[in-house]
Amino acid sequence: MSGGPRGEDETSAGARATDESASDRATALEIDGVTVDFEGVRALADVDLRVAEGEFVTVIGPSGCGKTTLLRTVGGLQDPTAGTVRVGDRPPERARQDAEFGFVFQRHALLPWKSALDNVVFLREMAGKSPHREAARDLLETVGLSGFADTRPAELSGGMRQRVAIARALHLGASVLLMDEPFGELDELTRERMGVEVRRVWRDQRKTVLFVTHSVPEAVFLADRCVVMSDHPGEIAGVFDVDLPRPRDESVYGTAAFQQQVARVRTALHEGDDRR
Ligand SMILES: Nc1ncnc2c1ncn2[C@@H]1O[C@H](COP(=O)(O)OP(=O)(O)OP(=O)(O)O)[C@@H](O)[C@H]1O
Repeated sequence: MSGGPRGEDETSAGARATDESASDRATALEIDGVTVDFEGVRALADVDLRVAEGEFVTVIGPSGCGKTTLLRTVGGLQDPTAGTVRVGDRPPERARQDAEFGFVFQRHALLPWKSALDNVVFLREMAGKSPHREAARDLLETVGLSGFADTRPAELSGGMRQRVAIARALHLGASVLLMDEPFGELDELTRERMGVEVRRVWRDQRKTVLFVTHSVPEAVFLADRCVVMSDHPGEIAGVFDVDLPRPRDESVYGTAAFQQQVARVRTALHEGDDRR
């Protein structure tokens, strides 16, 4: 990552976020009694969650507990069987049409015939926005790919392709980022650096983020709040405020406060597991 990892900007959005608690802010996402059934499988059962504007919420839970289904339902890609989702004052399908969402899924869907840079600007062009190619180049640098703007996806590693997908979602300028294990293919060091970068961009751009991960340390490091889910059916087992210093950089991983928060979330995950 060129220039090395940077922490969040303490002077601007960082200071605002510490002054203003999430409960004072407008609601960005309202998930109310959402149940999703697939043939014979209840993927989500009566899920309630409110996410404030500019809040970073992580979601963790065992495989198959409905995390992806939750993200898809919020993003208007899956209809709930019961309950409602509101994105600000709109239903999710409408918010999706208005390009309010930046999606980063486990499998990036890059266009193989386009360069990394052209992939980053593509969604903006599709949404009828100006491409802002220089800003796209800056984002490629942010995700550690400054020398790869003209490279096609086939010549990039899986982790590098995923970083292009992250830059593309950030570049769209959407107000809500829905991220489904976006760092899953990255090595641990890159993962931690990307976590710092995503938090920095989030603070600069005041995004609302719903971020699914399998990694407890990642769920804690990134979050304002961490949602722990249990499975069969997928339910919210607990929601934890993450009380860690802001700005947050890699040094947080070594602190006792961080280890305590990780232990709390891990315990909640195991309690959910024991109920099975
Ligand atoms: N399109 C579908 N048709 C039928 N069943 C589905 C469909 N999508 C998901 N499911 C089922 O719903 C449940 C929740 O799946 P989901 O992918 O949301 O879980 P997850 O927590 O994201 O899993 P993982 O961590 O492994 O990615 C699972 O039992 C899954 O098999």
